Amino acid sequence: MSTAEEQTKGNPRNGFQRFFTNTNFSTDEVDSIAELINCVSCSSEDLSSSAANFKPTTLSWNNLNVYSKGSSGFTEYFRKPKEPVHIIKKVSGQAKPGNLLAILGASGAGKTTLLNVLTGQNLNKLAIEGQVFLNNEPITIERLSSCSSYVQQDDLFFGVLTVREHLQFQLKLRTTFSLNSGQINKRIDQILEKLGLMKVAENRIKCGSSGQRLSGGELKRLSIATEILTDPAILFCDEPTSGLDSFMTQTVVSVLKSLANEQRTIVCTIHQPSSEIFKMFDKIMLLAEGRVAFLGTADKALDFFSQLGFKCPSNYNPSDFYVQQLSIVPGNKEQCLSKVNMICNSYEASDYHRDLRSELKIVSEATFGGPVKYNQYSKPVQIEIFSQFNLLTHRSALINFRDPILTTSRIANTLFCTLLVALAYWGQDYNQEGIMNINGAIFLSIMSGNFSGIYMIIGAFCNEMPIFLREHAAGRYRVSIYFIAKMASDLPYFILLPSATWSICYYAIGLVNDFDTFLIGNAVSIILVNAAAGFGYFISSITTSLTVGLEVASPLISPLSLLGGTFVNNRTIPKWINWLKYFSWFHYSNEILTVNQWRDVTHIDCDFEMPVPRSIASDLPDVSKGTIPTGQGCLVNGKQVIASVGFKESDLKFDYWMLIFVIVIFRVLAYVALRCRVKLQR
Ligand SMILES: Nc1ncnc2c1ncn2[C@@H]1O[C@H](COP(=O)(O)OP(=O)(O)OP(=O)(O)O)[C@@H](O)[C@H]1O
Repeated sequence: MSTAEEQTKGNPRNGFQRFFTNTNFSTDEVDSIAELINCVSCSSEDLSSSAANFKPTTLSWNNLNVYSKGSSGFTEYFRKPKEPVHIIKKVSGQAKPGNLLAILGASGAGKTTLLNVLTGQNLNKLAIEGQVFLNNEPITIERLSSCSSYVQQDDLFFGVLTVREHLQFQLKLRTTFSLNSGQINKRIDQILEKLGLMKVAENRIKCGSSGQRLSGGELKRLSIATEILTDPAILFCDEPTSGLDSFMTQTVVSVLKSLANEQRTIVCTIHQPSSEIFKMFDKIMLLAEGRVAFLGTADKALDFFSQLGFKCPSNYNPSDFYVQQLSIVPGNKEQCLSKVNMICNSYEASDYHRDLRSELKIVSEATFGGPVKYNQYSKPVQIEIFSQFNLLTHRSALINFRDPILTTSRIANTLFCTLLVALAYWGQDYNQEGIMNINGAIFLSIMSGNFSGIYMIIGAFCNEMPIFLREHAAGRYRVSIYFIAKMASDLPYFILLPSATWSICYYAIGLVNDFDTFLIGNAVSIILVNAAAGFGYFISSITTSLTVGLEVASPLISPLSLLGGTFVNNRTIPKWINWLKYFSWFHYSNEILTVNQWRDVTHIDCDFEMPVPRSIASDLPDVSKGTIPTGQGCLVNGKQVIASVGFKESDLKFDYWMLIFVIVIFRVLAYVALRCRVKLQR
């Protein structure tokens, strides 16, 4: 009986196996079913009990070859075709339950690429050959995600959540059965206790305003806590100690070691571990130029290198020694490459490799084998979509509410702009000066609503994009549900804020005193800000960072606002740019609000002499001494005002439809862009 089988014997999951072996299922099918239901269907009692509830799992990989894909498709017409790079070369290995396996090597040796292949992440630019097995079963994304978790290098969190809230969200998102709050908190307490995070459980992860935040080591332990919430049998960690001091590094590796001692399989890549840390690894895998230079225990590595004539001095850090031996030193490339090849060839001819190959042979002969197939399998098991929606909306709403940039500044910005408009245009009279002022006030309120809508979305959405991409890559939820939840949690702001703005401005400026006019203006303000928000979603979805988002948005908004009907009179827009106004939601909302304001105004005072430019004065019959006399040449009713700015009442229906269209189209485009992004990243 293999070690893994022995360890499995005492495991509660064996109940499933006994059940299935009493039916007509084959042993392999039973194993595979047990694996699939490994963490997905373990009962709520299992998960909240302190005992580990996973089936110990051996991860094996055989003859892996990984190539970068050469340039293809559209780009190849413009660029010189790139030759595929052979990144990982015939790499085989095994990680067993109870072992902490560290993958070491110089920069560029292929550590991250190997980890990506084993975790099924970021594979879109790679072509993979070879086999990967989980307990003698060829790997699939479903099987892998049901029994493993991946602690990535960057610790990405929503800083305004507390440690407990973050873990509660992640646990609910990852368990398909329902847990009551007592069970959730019990499970979280166990994990916090295990990782020494109990004292920061109620702290916010990072709170900008108070300066409170978790330390680097606590953040890394929180990342590990997040990934072991559902008791995975395999834990992958990419550079778990990068950026940490030696004490923090020791703490984090001790945590990994204790997880391995619970019969988990731990695989990590690591840079320059100290001698103390190095001793904690059960096995090391040395990579050089995409090949395996050694796989086995640290003691055996010393023997192996000594036999080749590379003896590690006793006062030397062994990991530094190996990395040095396997590095390609600039200026001495040929010699270093031949040394690396000699070491890798010697390893391939050694008993260490022969033993590994015979174990892998048993694995591959026991199964139907085949190349690594990540993409053709369905997605990992997820919780049902309504629960996804509830959780994501709740988290987003909490973040919106707590984040001072999202709430305080949203409200303060809106209030400031509103007060500015209200005070600057206070109590307008219906005379010739008032026409210009009222039209200006309407357009200014449109502009401020737009900018706050667009920049608030870009600011928030771009910042949370990396978290979304990571959570989606791990198969936690659907893009559509995430996006709908995001919009739903933003919606209250995009109803209340424009509504408040319009109400204040309406009464302060003294717009037409009619309830219908007020309501229509209010509705249009809300629609307008939502159209602008749609544009913000779209820009955030196509750009890679907040800075790029802001850089892209500004030049696109300028021409659209220019054609809104206030900066350039609608009747005098040059033909070559006139078509652009059909994309301008500024134009549609300005036309509706202007018509809404003026159409029922029957009298506008005209009590001054209107100056006329000298160039046209001689052509006008009523001009005397350069002016049109009082009461003539004025706009005397609302319909004339509407006509003077080039708007038409008959266009209103079209304007409403176009505003709705803008709201929908930018959201659809944003959704498509998000889907493309997650596809590209896969
Ligand atoms: N998609 C790709 N296309 C071309 N070359 C690639 C691609 N991905 C990785 N490489 C190359 O493969 C080699 C291994 O990269 P990898 O990131 O796996 O190394 P690493 O050992 O993790 O390095 P580091 O420790 O510096 O992170 C590098 O030379 C890298 O430039």
